[in-house]
Order: sequence, then C-alpha cells, then structure tokens
Amino acid sequence: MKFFERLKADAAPQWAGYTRHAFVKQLGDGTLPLECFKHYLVQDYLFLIQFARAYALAVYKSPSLVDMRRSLEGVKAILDVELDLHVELCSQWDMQRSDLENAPEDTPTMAYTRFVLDAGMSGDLLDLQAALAPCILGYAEIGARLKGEGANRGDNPYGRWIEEYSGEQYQDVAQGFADWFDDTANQVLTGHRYPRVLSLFEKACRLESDFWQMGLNAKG
Ligand SMILES: Cc1ncc(CN)c(N)n1
Repeated sequence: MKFFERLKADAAPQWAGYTRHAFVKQLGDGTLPLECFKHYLVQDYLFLIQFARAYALAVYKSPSLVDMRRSLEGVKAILDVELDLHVELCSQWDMQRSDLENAPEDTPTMAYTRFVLDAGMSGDLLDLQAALAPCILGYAEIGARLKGEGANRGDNPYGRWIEEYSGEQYQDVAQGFADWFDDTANQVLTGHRYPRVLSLFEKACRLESDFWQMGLNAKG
C-alpha cells in the first residue's frame, strides 16, 4: 500500500471532512454562491504564494539532489501553472494580479500556511511532506471525482476549476508527489515516528476543511 493510502485510511474522518465538504459538493453541482467562490479564490492565491515558499523549504530540507529536483517541481507547478489559473478566473471579475497580491490574508489562510511552514521548519522532509500532502493529493482526488460525476459540464460556472484539477497536468504532478512521499517514507519512517506524521496529516486535513468553510462563510 502506498504511504499516502495508509495515512488516508488512518485519517479517514478528517479526509472525508475535507474532500466531502459542503463547499466541494456545491462546486460540483454548480450551486456555490459566487461570492463564496471569489473569496475562496482570492485567499487561495495568497495561500499558494506561501505554499510555494513551503516547497522551496523542501528544497532546503532535501537530503539529496533527487529530492531537491522533486521539491522544485512543486515550486514550479505553483508559480508557473496554478497561480495563473487564479489570475485567469479572477480576470472575469476585473480583478488584476495586483488586486490578488494586495488582498489581506484571512485567518484560516494564515493558520494553514504557517502550520505547514512550521512543520517543515521544525521537522525533516517527511514531516513537511505529511503537512503538504492533503493539499496536492486532496485536490487531485476531488478534481477526478467531480469530473467522473460529470460536474465539469458546460453550464457549471465552476467547470473550468474542475477541469484544471482533474486535468492531466495536475494529476501527473500529484502522482509524482505521491511517489516521492512514498520514497521518503521508505527511507526514514520508523514505527516510532508514525503517530507524529499521521498527526501532521490529520491537522492539514482539518485546516483544508476550515479553508472551504471560510469560503462558505463569505456569504453575506
Ligand atoms: C487550500 C488549497 N489546498 C490545495 C490546493 C491545491 N494545490 C489549493 N490550491 N488550495
């Protein structure tokens, strides 16, 4: 069993709370109020900037050149691809890149991103990967599931978002991350360490749920 599958099974309630959140359901059926999506997307832009820093920290925490290159893939996927999706989606509401960059961070954005950065600062590469994993692997699972349910249909206002996360490029990056996470666990995981790694994974899932909830709470 892949290491990620083991964590997912042991953190089943937290994983379900994140990947089956009401925000995700409403994205899929197209009923999510636009103001909720907009607030989420602006915050997600700010979130991704901090996540790019977390992948850069993974470069620093990498014990080998191979790990450094794999960390760098994460930095590039955010800076060269994912942030551009947000700029593209926000441009339809006349929001420019600078508007996104200058928006104030909401509390759940700060809580989640600083948690991940701290997990990496105070731990090793495996700790950092455990805190990063729900982000990249959860969205891959959500995107694929929503597409499988036909939620990317033309009349869904959130179809473009679903296309992005179910698309080959994102799915490949996620698969690469899962393989890398597995390799690190095979190299350094001990039975003694597992509870701490699981706890980091569970906390990141809870912070993902709070992030969706922040979007829902934006409804006036
Ligand atoms: C909060 C959050 N979690 C995950 C992802 C997918 N990289 C994201 N864009 N935003």
